[in-house]
Amino acid sequence: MTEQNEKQSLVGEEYEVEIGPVAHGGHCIARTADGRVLFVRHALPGEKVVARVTEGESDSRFLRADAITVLDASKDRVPAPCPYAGPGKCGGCDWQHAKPGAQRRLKGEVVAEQLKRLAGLTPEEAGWDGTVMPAEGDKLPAGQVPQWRTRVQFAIDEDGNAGLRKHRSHDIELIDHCMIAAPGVSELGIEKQDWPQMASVEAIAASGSGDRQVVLTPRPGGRLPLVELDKPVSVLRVEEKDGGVHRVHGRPFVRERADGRTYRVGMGGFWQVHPQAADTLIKAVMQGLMPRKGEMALDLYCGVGIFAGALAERLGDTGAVLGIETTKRAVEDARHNLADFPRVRIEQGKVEAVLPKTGITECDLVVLDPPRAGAGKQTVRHIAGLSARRVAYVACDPAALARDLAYFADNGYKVRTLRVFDLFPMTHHVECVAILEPAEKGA
Ligand SMILES: C[S@@+](CC[C@H](N)C(=O)[O-])C[C@H]1O[C@@H](n2cnc3c(N)ncnc32)[C@H](O)[C@@H]1O
Repeated sequence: MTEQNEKQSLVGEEYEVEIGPVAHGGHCIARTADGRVLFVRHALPGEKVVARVTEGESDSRFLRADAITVLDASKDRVPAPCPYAGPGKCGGCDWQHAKPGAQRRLKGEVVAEQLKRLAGLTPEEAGWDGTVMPAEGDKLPAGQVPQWRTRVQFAIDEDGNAGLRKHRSHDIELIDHCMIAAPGVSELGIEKQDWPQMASVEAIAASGSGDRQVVLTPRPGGRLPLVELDKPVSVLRVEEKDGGVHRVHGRPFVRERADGRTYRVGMGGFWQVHPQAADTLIKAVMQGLMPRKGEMALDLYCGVGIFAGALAERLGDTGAVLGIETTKRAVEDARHNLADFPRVRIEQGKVEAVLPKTGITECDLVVLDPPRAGAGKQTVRHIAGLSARRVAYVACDPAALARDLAYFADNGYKVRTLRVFDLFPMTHHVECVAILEPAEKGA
């Protein structure tokens, strides 16, 4: 018998287990009687469930599983309001089965665990009271599902039907409505139409302006459909060869609002998905940095320029802001959006390559808002070398944040405050804003 034959798939095996703590990624940890670790979705800490294996082999110490039967339910459990949520169904929402308060508590536990394990920090040491706050002004009557997704990427099956991807799968859960989609997205009715020859259709409903956009990605060789939408909507197409985005009709951008300004976001550029996210984060960053007139600031990974704009507003005519962003289109948008600030400059390129070449050796304030991977050791070292009096780190991945906070500590910066926001209700995702300052003030 070959080694390969000895290894068997455990998919479909069932284990009765007690559910332990929540882990980074939205699943909970459980242990089987034979000493394996299960990462269980659709469960809550303290429950007893039957978990069915979804990934893993006979020689794996770690297996993925779904709770298919709840034997002893947590008091935090509710029936999932969405008919497409549950084992083997849509992969979009992890925690439809948890009360909103419990979702935030679980997110807080994950942040606390990552801080401890990767940065050696307790919540007190990070200046965090342990709470996870909803987005600014996000007040919902109990029992209602928040309709927060202003951008939804629908996957299209071979027959042209729209749905959402299943968890860790290319398979599609066909849907006729996404409960967490913003009203402007639902109004486009993407799920109700046929999309022959398309691979995916993204629907965007800008929250500040009412602009609507549909981004079509055809299958290889697929022709564009006639888009029949009874709303004024711009349509973009993603090029098969190079992933470039082209205008089909309407404006090649949507207009968003943040901190009282209008921002143009073109051709698939980054914008926070929750309608209150940009304002929530700007407020937390500005409260943490307390910019003063005449200061010099950096906005790293600046996208279309929201923090650069908010800083420029507060630093006045004698202040200056340098933004760095890798995506050419976002750089064009940032330059357009901030054209009324003569002392704002936006450089195009990767932060790790551009920042060392700027010749900047000192600045007063830094905002960094990197993608999920975080900034990394070299970039953190470079930022710490600029002797900023405060640094604001905006993070969508608490593990990457904690790793980078440890690098900041190695380079003489300590966390002064941490705030944690639930900008992605019903999912395990969470957003953090850490404010750092030199460990020895004046050093
Ligand atoms: C989380 S978004 C933040 C954008 C902006 N701060 C906002 O909130 O709208 C991260 C941005 O970093 C850009 N990016 C990713 N890797 C980068 C890198 N190595 N250097 C510079 N920008 C990068 C992405 O294109 C994206 O616009």
